[in-house]
Amino acid sequence: MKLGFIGTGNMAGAIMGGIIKEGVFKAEEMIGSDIFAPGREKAKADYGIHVTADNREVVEKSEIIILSIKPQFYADTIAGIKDLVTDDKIIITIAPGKTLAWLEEQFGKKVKIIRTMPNTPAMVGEGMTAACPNTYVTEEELKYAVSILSAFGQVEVVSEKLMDVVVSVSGSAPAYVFLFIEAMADAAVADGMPRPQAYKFAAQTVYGSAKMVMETGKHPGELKDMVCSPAGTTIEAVRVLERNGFRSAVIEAMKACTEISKSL
Ligand SMILES: NC(=O)C1=CN([C@@H]2O[C@H](COP(=O)(O)OP(=O)(O)OC[C@H]3O[C@@H](n4cnc5c(N)ncnc54)[C@H](O)[C@@H]3O)[C@@H](O)[C@H]2O)C=CC1
Ligand SMILES: O=C(O)[C@@H]1CCC=N1
Repeated sequence: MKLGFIGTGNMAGAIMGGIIKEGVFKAEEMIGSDIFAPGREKAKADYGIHVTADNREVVEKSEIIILSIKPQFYADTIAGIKDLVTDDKIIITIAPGKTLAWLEEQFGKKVKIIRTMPNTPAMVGEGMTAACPNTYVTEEELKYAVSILSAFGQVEVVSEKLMDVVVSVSGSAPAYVFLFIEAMADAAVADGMPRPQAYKFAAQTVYGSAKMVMETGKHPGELKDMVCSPAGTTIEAVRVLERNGFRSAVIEAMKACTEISKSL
């Protein structure tokens, strides 16, 4: 197997979906284990990968193993597989807060580890992933891993000290964007638009605005100013958002997110 997953929940599913959609690996080249039978059966039904209840089987059979379980289960799970992790395998972690130093200590031997933080837009090939290798990973191996991660979105290799910030600015961030889209749609519904149409208008607007930031290279403030006609509708909306502490709410929420990541 090329790729193994320990834990076949939401994030693993998003990665499997992106990898299959982009044709990086075939479903037959992937295997996943999950202690929860309906969880692994869902992965099999949705993506057609091999599944097992045995984490050790995944490690034995895979070149690269993604630890896609909650951070709280990392220590016990690593203890249960570490004797099978030989130095030709690469471990990819996706848990917030679990540092390379901590991970190396859990394995207690020379193991190639790439600490990453992906996000669920991976499912549609638009993920944002940060990656940070330990010293045992060669340049070539990092390139290979990045090429796999790139299949489902953008990847940046970052210094480990930025990994907690990455959690708040991309790992967890789809949740706040979805809240924003939902709130925009609720307002449109309140003003008479049918709900499915409201989601389309709100989501396409967020998508298009993000694309403008990415493609024009202009400062977001300048792009905002381009929408605000003098004495117009938009500046009124901006005034009310600012009065309600919109920016501050986002900043405070993200700082809280970063702190939790550090504490894990
Ligand atoms: N959901 C997201 O948007 C993102 C999640 N992550 C990280 O991905 C990891 C997984 O998160 P989710 O997919 O959201 O959680 P999840 O709860 O959807 O999936 C975790 C899966 O692991 C299984 N599991 C638990 N203990 C196990 C064990 N000992 N052996 C095998 N399987 C076991 C569970 O049954 C479950 O299916 C976490 O570390 C999370 O922080 C990272 C970035 C984004
Ligand atoms: O909520 C969480 O803890 C995970 C990490 C990033 C996104 N979801």
